[in-house]
Amino acid sequence: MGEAPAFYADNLQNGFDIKTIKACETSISIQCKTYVIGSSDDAFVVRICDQTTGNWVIPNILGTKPKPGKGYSAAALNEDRIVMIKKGSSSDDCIWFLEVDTPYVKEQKQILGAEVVAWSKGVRGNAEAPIVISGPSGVGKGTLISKLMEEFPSMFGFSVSHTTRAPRGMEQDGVHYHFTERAVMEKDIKDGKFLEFASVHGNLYGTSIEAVEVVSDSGKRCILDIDVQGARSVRASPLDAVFVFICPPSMDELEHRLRARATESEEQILKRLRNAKAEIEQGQSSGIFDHILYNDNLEECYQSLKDKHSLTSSMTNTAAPLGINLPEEHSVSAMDSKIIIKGGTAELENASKNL
Ligand SMILES: Nc1nc2c(ncn2[C@@H]2O[C@H](COP(=O)(O)OP(=O)(O)O)[C@@H](O)[C@H]2O)c(=O)[nH]1
Ligand SMILES: Nc1ncnc2c1ncn2[C@@H]1O[C@H](COP(=O)(O)OP(=O)(O)O)[C@@H](O)[C@H]1O
Repeated sequence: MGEAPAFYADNLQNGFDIKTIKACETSISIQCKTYVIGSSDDAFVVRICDQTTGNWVIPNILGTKPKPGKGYSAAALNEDRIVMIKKGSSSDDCIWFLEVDTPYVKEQKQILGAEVVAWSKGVRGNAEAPIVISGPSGVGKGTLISKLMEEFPSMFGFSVSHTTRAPRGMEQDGVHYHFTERAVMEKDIKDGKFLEFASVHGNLYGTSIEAVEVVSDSGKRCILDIDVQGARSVRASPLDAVFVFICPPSMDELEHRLRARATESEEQILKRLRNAKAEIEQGQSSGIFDHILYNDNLEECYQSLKDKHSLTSSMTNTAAPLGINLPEEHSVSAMDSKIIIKGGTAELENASKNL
């Protein structure tokens, strides 16, 4: 259980020099490690004490960090993460998780050969539903997905599709696509291994059931980059997903992006542009998509994808409270899968009920 304010850095034992941190800190023990989370002027800092050796480590911190603040409480959840609740913050900034031993963090520890923790932002509502992203070739789907995965590495995982098209220069088998022979893919489709498949721009593309399972088994939210036909199939399947269609600001701009990307032959570019018109029409009028975004300015579209029109709003219960105004005197604890905030004010009781 963590209390806010907890204790000051100067109170820490074990000879670890963290006196430079001015603001208060809170500490949480999970298994044989104590995680000390402190807020300096410009960031949250994390230190780990191994209780068996008494050694302190500064971990690699992945994910987007919460903005620093002084009022916050923390509690251990499921032995693999710490939930942190920030005082007086907006609803999309009040709950954060510091993952300390989740499958993602374990994997990163192995890759980096070092201690790792990862921040992820808490969301309320349907945070598990996969996200289907569709749009014409060159509109920026891949760019937006990369940004999302970069900012929230522990939250989102990409469903790696199969395709019969040839790899582009930088594309890696098993990372961007599973590049495969048509005969093999056709057999696997017959054998029921695919959730959906479609013929797009003259090649076969499909999402295997395994591709989606790999992501959900890792505890992440699955992102699918698939065409409109594929989106229609997923819509008709039992998979509950959020559907986002990305439109270009104009056909001229789409052509410009496709040519500037310089990954396709002239013949392929013309084919993709021809197909784009029908895709945009279907994307806008088929009723398949929950959200239609225009990718004119990349940053604005990315922001919309995250916040306003699609991901967070579809994940957020609109009846949820606007932030949680935690007073200085309160405590947070976790029991089963409930987070309990104790404080005493009516406002706090309401906030706690809504959590
Ligand atoms: N139905 C379906 N479409 C896919 C799948 N993977 C990719 N696509 C779509 O296939 C189209 C072509 O993809 P790609 O060759 O990578 O070119 P890009 O659109 O220019 O990035 C895009 O519309 C993708 O969304 C899949 O697994 N299933
Ligand atoms: N908003 C934007 N403004 C300008 N260029 C963009 C924008 N979004 C993406 N791009 C560029 O357009 C090209 C196509 O984007 P990409 O993500 O590959 O599209 P898709 O995956 O939909 O085929 C890339 O070179 C990318 O850098």
